[in-house]
Amino acid sequence: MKKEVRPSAIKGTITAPASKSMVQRAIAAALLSHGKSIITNPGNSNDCVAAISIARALGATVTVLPNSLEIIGTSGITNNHLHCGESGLSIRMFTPIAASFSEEISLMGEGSLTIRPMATMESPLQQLGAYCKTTHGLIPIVVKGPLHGGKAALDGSLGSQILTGLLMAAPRAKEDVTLQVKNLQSKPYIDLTLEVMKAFGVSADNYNYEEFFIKANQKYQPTNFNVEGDWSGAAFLLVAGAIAGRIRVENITTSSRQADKAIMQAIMQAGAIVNEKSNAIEVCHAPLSSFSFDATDCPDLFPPLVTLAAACGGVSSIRGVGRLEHKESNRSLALQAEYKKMGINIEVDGDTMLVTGGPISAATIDSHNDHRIAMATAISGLTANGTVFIEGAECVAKSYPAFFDDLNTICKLPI
Ligand SMILES: O=C(O)C1=C[C@@H](OP(=O)(O)O)[C@@H](O)[C@H](O)C1
Ligand SMILES: C=C(OP(=O)(O)O)C(=O)O
Repeated sequence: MKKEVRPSAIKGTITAPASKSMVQRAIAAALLSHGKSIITNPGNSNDCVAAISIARALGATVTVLPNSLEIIGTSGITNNHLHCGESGLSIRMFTPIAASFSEEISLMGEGSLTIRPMATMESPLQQLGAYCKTTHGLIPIVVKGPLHGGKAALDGSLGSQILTGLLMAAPRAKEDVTLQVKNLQSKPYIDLTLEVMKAFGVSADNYNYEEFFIKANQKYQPTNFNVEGDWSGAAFLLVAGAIAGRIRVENITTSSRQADKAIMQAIMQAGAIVNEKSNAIEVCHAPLSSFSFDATDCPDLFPPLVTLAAACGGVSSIRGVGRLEHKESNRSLALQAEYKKMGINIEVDGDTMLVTGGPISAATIDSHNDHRIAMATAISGLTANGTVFIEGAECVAKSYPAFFDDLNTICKLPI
């Protein structure tokens, strides 16, 4: 699907979509609980839909209601083949969870997930007594539990998602679990995991993100859980306000544990006017100058940060490029290629991306089937000298299906 974005000032209010990070965790926790959980504001992202299908296969009864999910926890597996769509979190979180059941289960996916690395999942699960085999480091993955427990060491340098899965599965092990983690990246996502686990009545002790201790025989408790608005999707809207007018984004708060609330620091450093309200953020355009930001622990912010940097005077620097290779696209290369078409020079120096702000040229963009590339370039289109076309725009459904509809409601032509 091709979408077009015409140069436009923006003005208006948008409710942030549901956090797909949070809803996938909540679905997993509800699956593992004995009884009925209600999850409100689940959204309808593709990643949420994938998690629902996995929970059903693992034996949960999931009823999709207008703005909630009713989930009755598992009473036994109904399908040994789990389809994870394109969700990196779902496959990495549900692999350890599947390995806590005693039947053989396979996990697969599609699109970008077919080339994302899975190898580091094998060793920690084997150390905990389960069987886990990837296909030469990729999907499909086959697991067979149960999880016995004990000690497992893992490398967190590629990201936090496997640790999230191990933490969520560990309370189901027969014995206590100790997880020793080296070089953990994306730490705030682990805070989110621990928060959701706590809401469902289980806990893990965190020793400086290097060691986690999870007591055996803890039971997930059914819960009524509200999913927060998504800071990752909201980041694009807030940047739109900073570069092209004014916006109010509702259903987000800075008290959240979501990593991507850090977008606020970059927007303020660039010079936009920011007002924090209760449960909403307002951003208004002002002359913008270059900023410097470390996105190592919030890698999903790179695309909206590049959108912001492209609209700032001077050269902005964003650290953490190494975290971008294995997302839905190789995001560093995709950002360089697509922003070049719009006249913006991006250079990479080691782990740092240097973005030289300047006028945005009309262009036809390839989304690389990456929702964050589609959304970042669409927002840049607001300040272009002509229409920006986004090819493959349907990929926004992975996290924010209503993105283009929402954008339309706030465009007030001409800029
Ligand atoms: O746990 C999560 O919800 C996520 C963790 C991050 O991945 P890494 O931990 O691999 O960096 C992030 O990029 C991804 O979009 C969602
Ligand atoms: C990388 C992402 O998600 P996941 O890893 O869960 O597919 C993302 O949403 O940008």
